[in-house]
Amino acid sequence: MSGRLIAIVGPSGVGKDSVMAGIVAASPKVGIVRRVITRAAEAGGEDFVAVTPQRFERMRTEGAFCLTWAAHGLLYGIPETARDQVAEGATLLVNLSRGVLPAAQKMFPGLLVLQLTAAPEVLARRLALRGRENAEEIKGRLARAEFAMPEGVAARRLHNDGSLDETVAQALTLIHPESA
Ligand SMILES: Nc1ncnc2c1ncn2[C@@H]1O[C@H](COP(=O)(O)OP(=O)(O)O)[C@@H](O)[C@H]1O
Ligand SMILES: O=P(O)(O)OC[C@H]1O[C@H](OP(=O)(O)OP(=O)(O)O)[C@H](O)[C@@H]1O
Repeated sequence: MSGRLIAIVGPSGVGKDSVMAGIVAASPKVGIVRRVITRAAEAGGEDFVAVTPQRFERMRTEGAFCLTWAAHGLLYGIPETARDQVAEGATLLVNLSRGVLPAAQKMFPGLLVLQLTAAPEVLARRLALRGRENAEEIKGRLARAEFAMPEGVAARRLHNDGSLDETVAQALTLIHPESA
């Protein structure tokens, strides 16, 4: 039985990692794809595999990734094993760049895209509170917030300006329509 990949997308600080954690807390059978990132291991936040740019390129050459992209001065890779897990029936959440959605749609038939949105001032406040990036990095992330969704991607929009619990509840309804 084939499973499903659920992509969570949206600007930095909108709440992607928080919403994914909320979904998994309510639906323990749903997993989260652990991304490979050229970010310092001690950066905190999401659970990810920290690699050097050299290691990343070697992994890419060896075919370790099914999707890769560059953003915020970092390289990101989705392990090829995610494809195997979905093919074997797993339901997985993944934090993706909006830019790779067309490729992801081709690679993962039945991909569900949840697009989180929030007002710019809310993003700025949350990034400052999160404290993972410095002021310069936050400026760069906010400048990328309006990145357009690629043509031909059908996404379900969820506003995460209000309570996180409310957004997670809406996401669960979209993921499990039968239990709504
Ligand atoms: N609905 C919400 N209300 C208040 N704070 C939130 C909400 N959603 C997320 N946050 C907070 O905003 C910050 C950014 O959230 P995060 O999940 O890291 O976003 P992203 O992964 O999209 O960058 C975190 O400190 C998180 O706790
Ligand atoms: O192409 P975009 O849709 O603008 O996305 C660019 C990158 O921004 C996010 O990064 P990351 O999760 O590292 O940062 P965040 O937690 O601050 O969103 C997202 O996961 C992508 O990797």
